[in-house]
Amino acid sequence: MSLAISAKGLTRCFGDFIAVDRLDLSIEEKTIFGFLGPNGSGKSTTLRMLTGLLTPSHGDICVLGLDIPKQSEALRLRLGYMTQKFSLYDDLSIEENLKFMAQVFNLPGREVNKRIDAQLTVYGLDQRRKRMAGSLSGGQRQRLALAAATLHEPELLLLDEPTSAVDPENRRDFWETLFDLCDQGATILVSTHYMDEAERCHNLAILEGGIKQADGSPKQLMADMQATVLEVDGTHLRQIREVLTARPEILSAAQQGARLRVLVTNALSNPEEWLKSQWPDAMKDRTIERVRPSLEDVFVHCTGQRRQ
Ligand SMILES: Nc1ncnc2c1ncn2[C@@H]1O[C@H](COP(=O)(O)OP(=O)(O)OP(=O)(O)O)[C@@H](O)[C@H]1O
Repeated sequence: MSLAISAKGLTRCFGDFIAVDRLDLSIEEKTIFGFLGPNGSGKSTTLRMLTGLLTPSHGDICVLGLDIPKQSEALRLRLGYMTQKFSLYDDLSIEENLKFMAQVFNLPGREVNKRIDAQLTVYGLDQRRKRMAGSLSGGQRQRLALAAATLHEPELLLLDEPTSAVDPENRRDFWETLFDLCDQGATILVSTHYMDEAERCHNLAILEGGIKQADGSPKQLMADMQATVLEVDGTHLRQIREVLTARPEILSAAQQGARLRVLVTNALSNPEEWLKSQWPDAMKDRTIERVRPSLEDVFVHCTGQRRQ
């Protein structure tokens, strides 16, 4: 196993506030690794430290064999970075934006047009090459941003919540492109707060309050969850939820259509019977079924969020 990124004890403080707290990371090359976490959990701050743009308060970072931030200049041309904000020029056309990026990445003159044409085709922008970037839809802007970030064929792509402004169809297409890039040999690190996106990653880390709460493959995280998931059917589920969540043994309860999804601590050996014995009237005539955990259950469990 070769690592594209490894970090040890990575920490970043802003004054007294610890935005990222002693984070260890091992990211295998040619895989898609996800950072899953709520707003403010430290995802962007971590990505910025890995690019070398932000200096850590403590810790060691090695990216593509380089010591970061010391060797960030050598990393710059091997890295593609897409930030949350659209970082291209609204008053330049699609083609002009890519030409500008070609200069930033020092692409040799004879290759520039060929490379831009190839990107315009891959990202479905060739018919619109003269359009101003400022007039593009959310999906088109995002495709242009990815075309720009990959123009120089980087070995590593860091994507900070790249799909927050696009519709589900464009998100799906975007992920297909990420898998193509990964198949071609790129390592991709992507931050998201969408569960379905996190589930597509080979491995992921769940962050909250700047601390890594868990990491592993989605499958492994679901298998390792230290809680049982039950589904309870019937009526008046909102009232039942209120009663259940008052007890510490119930980690969370969330209504999903005609069912209540309940996370119960693993400390109980027979949680179905326990529910029936604690609330004999409320549980009468209801089906209580044990189901497989989802990544959302893992997330709720790890981050201690009581989802409603
Ligand atoms: N330059 C800064 N000065 C002070 N605090 C900062 C700075 N940058 C980030 N923070 C704080 O650090 C915490 C983590 O922010 P960060 O942007 O890394 O989170 P995030 O997980 O990427 O969230 P989001 O999805 O909202 O971008 C937040 O509380 C944020 O306010």
